[in-house]
Amino acid sequence: MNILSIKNINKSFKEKSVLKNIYLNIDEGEILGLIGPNGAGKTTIMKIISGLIHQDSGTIKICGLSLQDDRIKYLSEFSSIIENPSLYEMMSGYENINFIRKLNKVSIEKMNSIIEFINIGDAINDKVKTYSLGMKQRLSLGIALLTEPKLLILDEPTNGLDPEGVLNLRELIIKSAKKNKMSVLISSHILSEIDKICTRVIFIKDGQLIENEKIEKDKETQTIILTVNDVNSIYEKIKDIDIVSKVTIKDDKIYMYINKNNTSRLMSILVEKHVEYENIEISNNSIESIYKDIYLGGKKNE
Ligand SMILES: Nc1ncnc2c1ncn2[C@@H]1O[C@H](COP(=O)(O)OP(=O)(O)OP(=O)(O)O)[C@@H](O)[C@H]1O
Repeated sequence: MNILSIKNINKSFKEKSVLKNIYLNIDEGEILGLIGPNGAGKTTIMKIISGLIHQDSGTIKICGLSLQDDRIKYLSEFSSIIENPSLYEMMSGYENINFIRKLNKVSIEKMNSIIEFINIGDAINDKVKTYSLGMKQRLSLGIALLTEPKLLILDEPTNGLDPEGVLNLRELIIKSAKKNKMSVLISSHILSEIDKICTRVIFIKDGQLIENEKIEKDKETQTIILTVNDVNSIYEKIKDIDIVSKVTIKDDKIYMYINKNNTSRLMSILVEKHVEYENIEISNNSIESIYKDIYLGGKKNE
C-alpha cells in the first residue's frame, strides 16, 4: 500500500532552484533513507511534506490525502521531527508527552506503553533541560508515536548523538516501524547509519532524486577503480570490454563496474590490453561506493 506519493515537486528560494521535478513513493512499512550532502535539499523536502513550507508546484499525498483538500486528516497521518526536537525544556519529560497526549486525545494507557518503549526510566519525571540529546530524541520519538502515524519523518535524527545514543535510537526506529507497520522517511549524511536502518535508499543531487535500485540489485557487483596517468587513452582501451557493465571517469580515476565472478578475468584482460595504471582498488557496492559514484563520479558509458 502506498503511504506517501510525491509528484513533480519544484521549489525555489528566490532565484535558486532547490528541488526539481521530485517524484517519490513510499510504501507501507518501508524505511526510506534520503541521502545527500549539506544543502542538497533534504530538509526542504521534509518541510514541504510536513506542510511547513509550500512547494511552487506539484502534488503530495499521504494515504491518498492532500494538504489542500483534507488538511486535518492529512496532518493526522504523519509525525515529523525536523531539525532539533522541539520540547518544553522547563517541563518534565512526562509533562511534555502528557501535554501532547491530551491535545490529541490519546489514552493514558497508550502513552504509558510508549514511555516504557522509549526507555527513559525514572528520568521521565526530570526536567527536559537536564536531558542528553539522545534522551530528547527518544522523548520526541515517543511523542511522535503517540498518534500512531502511518508515516514518520525524521530529519538527521542521529546528528550529535554519542554511539550509545545512536544505537538506542536506531533500535527504537526499526522496532516502532515494524510494530506499527509504519513507514519512515529518514534523512542523513551518515552513510553507515542509513545502511543499518533503511530498507531502501534514495540520493538527492542538484535538487533531483536519484533512485538507487543498484544497492539491492547489484550486491553481486564490484567496482574496480584504476588510477591512471592518461585517462583518455586507457578509457579507449577498456570502454568495450564486454564483462564491464559501466565505465565512469573522474579526474585521474576510471571506475569499472563488473560482476564479482569476473574480477580475475578482468585482470587478465587488462594485462592483455596493456592497460597501465598507478593504482588499483576494488570496492563492493556499498552505499559508500555508490555515494562516491553519484557525487564524485563523472562520464558514463551506458
Ligand atoms: N528559507 C530559505 N531561504 C532561502 N534559502 C533556503 C531556505 N531554506 C533552505 N534554503 C537553501 O536551500 C538549499 C537546501 O537546503 P536544505 O536545508 O533543504 O538542505 P539539506 O540537504 O537539509 O542540508 P543539511 O544537511 O545541511 O541540513 C540550501 O542551499 C539552503 O541554503
